[in-house]
This record gives sequence, C-alpha cells and structure tokens, in this order.
Amino acid sequence: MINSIEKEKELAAKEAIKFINNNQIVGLGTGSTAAYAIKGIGELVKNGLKIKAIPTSNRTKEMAILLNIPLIDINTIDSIDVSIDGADEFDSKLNLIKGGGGALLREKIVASLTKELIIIVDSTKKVDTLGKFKLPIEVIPFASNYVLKKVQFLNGEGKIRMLGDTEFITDEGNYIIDVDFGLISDPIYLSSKLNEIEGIVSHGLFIKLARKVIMGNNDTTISFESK
Ligand SMILES: O=C[C@H](O)[C@H](O)[C@H](O)COP(=O)(O)O
Repeated sequence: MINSIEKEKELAAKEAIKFINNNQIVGLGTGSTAAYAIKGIGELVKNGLKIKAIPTSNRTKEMAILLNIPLIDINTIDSIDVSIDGADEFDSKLNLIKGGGGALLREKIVASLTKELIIIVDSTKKVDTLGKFKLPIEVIPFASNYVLKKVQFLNGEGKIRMLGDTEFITDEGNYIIDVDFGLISDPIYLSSKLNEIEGIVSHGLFIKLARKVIMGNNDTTISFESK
C-alpha cells in the first residue's frame, strides 16, 4: 500500500514537470509529493533547463539549493509562470485543503502569484466534500487562544499543533491551529469568514487557485482541469 501511494506521487510529479518550459519562473511546493517534483526539476536543470525558482518553505529551499536549482527573490517578480505543489485534499471544483506540513502561508502567496498552479496528489487525496482532513490555520502566537474561541462560533474544534512538548512553529514564526469543522459544505463561505478573524494570517482552504490537479492512480495519472 505504502509503496503504491509513493508510486502515485512520483507519477503525478513526473507528469507535472512536463509543463515547465525554459526561462520560466517556477514555484516549488512543499511536502512529500512536491519533493518528487523538485527532484525531477533538479534533473531537468542538470540537463540544461533554464528556470528561476521560488521555494514555498525553508525545507524546499534547502532541497533546491542541494539540487542546484537557481532561485529568485519573490519580492523582485510580478508573477510566477507555473507552480507545482501538493495538497491534503481536493474536491471536484479543485478547491483544496493544504497545510498538513505547515507551509500554507508561503504556499498560498506563491499560488496567488501563479498563472498556472498544478497540484500533484496520490489517489487518497480526492474527496467529495472537503473537511475530513482538519483545516490548518496559521495564527500569530499572541492570538492563538482568541482564534480557538472564534472558530468555535463557526462550529470548529481546534487544537494548536504540537511538535513533541512544544508548539510547532512555522517558517514565518507562527503557530498552526488544526481545526475540525466536520465536512465543509461551503468552502467559499468558510474561507471568507476565516479571513475576517483578526490574528489568522492564512488558512489551508485554497479556493479557485488550482488550474489543474494531476492525481496518480495505480500505474497511471488522471488530470482534472478547472472549468
Ligand atoms: O504544508 C504542506 C503542504 O500544503 C503540502 O503540500 C500538503 O500537506 C501535502 O503534503 P504531502 O504531499 O506530503 O501529502
């Protein structure tokens, strides 16, 4: 089982990197599936592909440096041509839950700047309705208790993510609250309500950002395109 899931991730990644062209600015996602794409991009660069990349986390940055993938400062560009990233869940409208690895804030900024966001997943990530995966919400530490209380009014039961005995700290120095909202029948509404809460820096609902989801499915891949 484990191996077939890894195979699906790798197949999806291999398919996605075919959409990268010379001289593009490329967003590099975070997580175990995105790592396959980064490895593949490293190979392409070794073989002469000319790109400049923007990593979505410190982990991804380290990996890109090890693979000699040239990087560019996000604050010097106006848009990103293509980004390849993973997801924790996706639905038929290509709305996503992201942030299982805690990188959602930079990922969402990169996704928002991207012309073509390609999401790569294994077949366990496809759902009819988002919400089985607890929604990661990035909060400034000062507001964590306030946000925990506020999400209760939206029927969310949250817990601060821990790493052993201490709070998990994101690349931007924040906490993550993982919130169980039950099944999310209206992700657009929930997203807008969460955007109104002071202290939330970002949340893992990615609405209408993905252009394409490439899902590994046994020995092949299936592509879902946004309408
Ligand atoms: O914060 C992490 C990211 O949103 C990941 O892309 C997401 O959690 C999926 O990760 P994986 O490919 O390891 O399942």
